[in-house]
Amino acid sequence: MPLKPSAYGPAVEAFWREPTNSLLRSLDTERCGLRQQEAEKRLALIGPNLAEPSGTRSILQKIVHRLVNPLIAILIVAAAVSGFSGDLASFVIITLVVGLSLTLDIVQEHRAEVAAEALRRSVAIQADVIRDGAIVALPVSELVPGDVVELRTGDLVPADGVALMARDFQLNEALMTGEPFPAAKTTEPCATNLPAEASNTLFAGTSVVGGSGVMLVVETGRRTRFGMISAELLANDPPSALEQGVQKLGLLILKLTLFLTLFVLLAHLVAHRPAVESFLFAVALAVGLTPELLPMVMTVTLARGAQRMAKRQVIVKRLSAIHDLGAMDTLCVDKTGTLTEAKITLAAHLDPAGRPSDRVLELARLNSAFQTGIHSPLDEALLAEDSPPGSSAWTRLAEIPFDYERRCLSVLAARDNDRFLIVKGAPEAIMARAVAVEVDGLARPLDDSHRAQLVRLEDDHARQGFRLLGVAIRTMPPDRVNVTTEDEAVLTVVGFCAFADPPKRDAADSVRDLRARGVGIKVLSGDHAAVVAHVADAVGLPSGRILTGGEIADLSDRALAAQVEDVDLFARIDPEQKRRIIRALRQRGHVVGFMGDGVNDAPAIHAAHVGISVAGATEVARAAADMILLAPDLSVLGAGVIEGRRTFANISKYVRMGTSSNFGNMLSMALASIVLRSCRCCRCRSS
Ligand SMILES: Nc1ncnc2c1ncn2[C@@H]1O[C@H](COP(=O)(O)OP(=O)(O)OP(=O)(O)O)[C@@H](O)[C@H]1O
Ligand SMILES: [Mg+2]
Repeated sequence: MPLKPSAYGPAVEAFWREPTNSLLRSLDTERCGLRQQEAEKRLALIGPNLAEPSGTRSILQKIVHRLVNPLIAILIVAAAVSGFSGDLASFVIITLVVGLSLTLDIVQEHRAEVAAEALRRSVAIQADVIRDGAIVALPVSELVPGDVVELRTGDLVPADGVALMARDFQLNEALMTGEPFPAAKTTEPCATNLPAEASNTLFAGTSVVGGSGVMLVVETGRRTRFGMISAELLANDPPSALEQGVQKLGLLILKLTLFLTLFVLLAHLVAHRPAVESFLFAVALAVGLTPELLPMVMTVTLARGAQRMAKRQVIVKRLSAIHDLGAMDTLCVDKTGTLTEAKITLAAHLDPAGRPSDRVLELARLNSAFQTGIHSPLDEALLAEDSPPGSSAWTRLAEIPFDYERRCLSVLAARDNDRFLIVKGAPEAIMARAVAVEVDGLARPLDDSHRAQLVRLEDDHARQGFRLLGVAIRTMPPDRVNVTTEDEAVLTVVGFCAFADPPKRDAADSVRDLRARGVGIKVLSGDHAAVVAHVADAVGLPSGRILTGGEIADLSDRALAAQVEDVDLFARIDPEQKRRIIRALRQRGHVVGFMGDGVNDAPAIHAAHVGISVAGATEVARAAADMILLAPDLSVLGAGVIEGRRTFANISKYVRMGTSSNFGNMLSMALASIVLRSCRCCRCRSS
């Protein structure tokens, strides 16, 4: 295959087809990674591993960016006209004013950027890289082709590359392929030309949802597939509400200026004044009208806002998000970890008849202990229980990681010569895959009366706010060493685990505070409707109408947009539906915030005007967020809204004060120039 040199040189297009050893050779690296010195050399040569072009522009770019601003453009035209017409004094003065304003602006922006960058760095995503033979945690921006990186569940894949080691390695590639189910990764090179089919390839921006692996970095930065997409996305990124407002204001001032200048010019010409002098006067008026310090006022005010938020333990990754937070009128939140403490405890383990059962605990705990995927608080609650006697006789063989479509998690486990698939998950997901139920140690067919009994058991617990997980088992052939989602069928329900998850102490106060400030709250949860209603009740949200994922699946985007206004609680919704709800709200003209912590929340965080995440969230959620709360304290949201509004108020104060007084002054100057001159002429003529 012809090699296509990358910026670094040795990497190849369709690199997944290369045998691993030849790829290692062409990247001039080894399985034990690069030497630090060599990595630094490569970093200097090819630049940082950033998918988006670096947020900080060069000085020249900054100047050009400002020159295209209509407000500055007016001044430059004025300077040019003065210069050409020989009015040197005006030319020098205007050029000086523009130069001073630009310098001040750029210096202030630079300072603000340095401060914001330091804050951003404190929440930067890191990768475990092997350098000089040892594992070090480095910011992903420092990765170079040839690096060897260790990946675990919940990690974001930091660059494009191939798997050198894979252990039940499952990736969510929805970002690349739109496929919500996890894709299993192996170390074997593939013959395919299509990246989506390359089972040994890991793409930047996808996330690990199960198992672990080691990756060889082949392409970094904008040469990754994600880098190419994100450059495109960035180009098509709609301007934020603040940017739109400032653009509109600039155009309005431009129109006013044109109008006033033309008006004055015309009036002067009608009065037979010298044309050049009149024109210069009109241009001077235009200069007086422009609020030339606006760009600087905006950057500095937003940066100050970010620093004040940092004191409250909120890291602002995108400055204009502060304004969006102030403008936000709807905040959507995930339930666990945002409204609740996420300190989940196991409250009961019951057989299908509702009696305490140690077998249920033993199987559920084995499932949690053997899975290597994302450790949810539910798994942690199970692992916090003492392991029942006999657990040590089990060994782990394989697993099917949890995903939000199936809503269940399976492990293949062996005891003596027997193999079992142990499944736990949302009760509906378990029952949909079950054909039998274990009663007093005996498997019975899962008939309608048993189903009704199980549903009643779940509803009773959910109404009291307990989350329920179903537990089921299936005997597998003794030679089975691997399992797929197709094996999650003909299960036997063993029972349920009930979990308690109390609401955060300050949740009710924060919800009241936000609502008093005109911010409506909606809960978007993957949990059972009755549990969502219970938590909503506890934090003081109306728990009236609930829309479920099943119902949303049948709604078109337009029908959903018509419903989202009146519904505050959404239950059993999957990640894509979370995003659809955010989009529907945006379409209805709302400024929407979304706060969440899981892999499943990332699409919605991204889709919202203000994406908010928390310190303990998964990398994927933190990477998608505009703001990260470092303290588990919801009251900062109310404070953030005030901060956003104050920032906006400061900017509009400057604009209003600046433009209204400028406009008043210039208008009176214009009128005076016409009227006074006319009077003088009259007097001259009469004398
Ligand atoms: N580790 C797990 N093992 C088995 N089932 C799980 C696991 N984690 C979650 N589930 C099931 O999937 C459902 C949805 O997951 P989860 O509650 O995390 O979604 P969510 O949208 O983040 O909800 P929340 O609003 O509560 O944070 C859960 O109610 C539970 O039934
Ligand atoms: Mg969650």
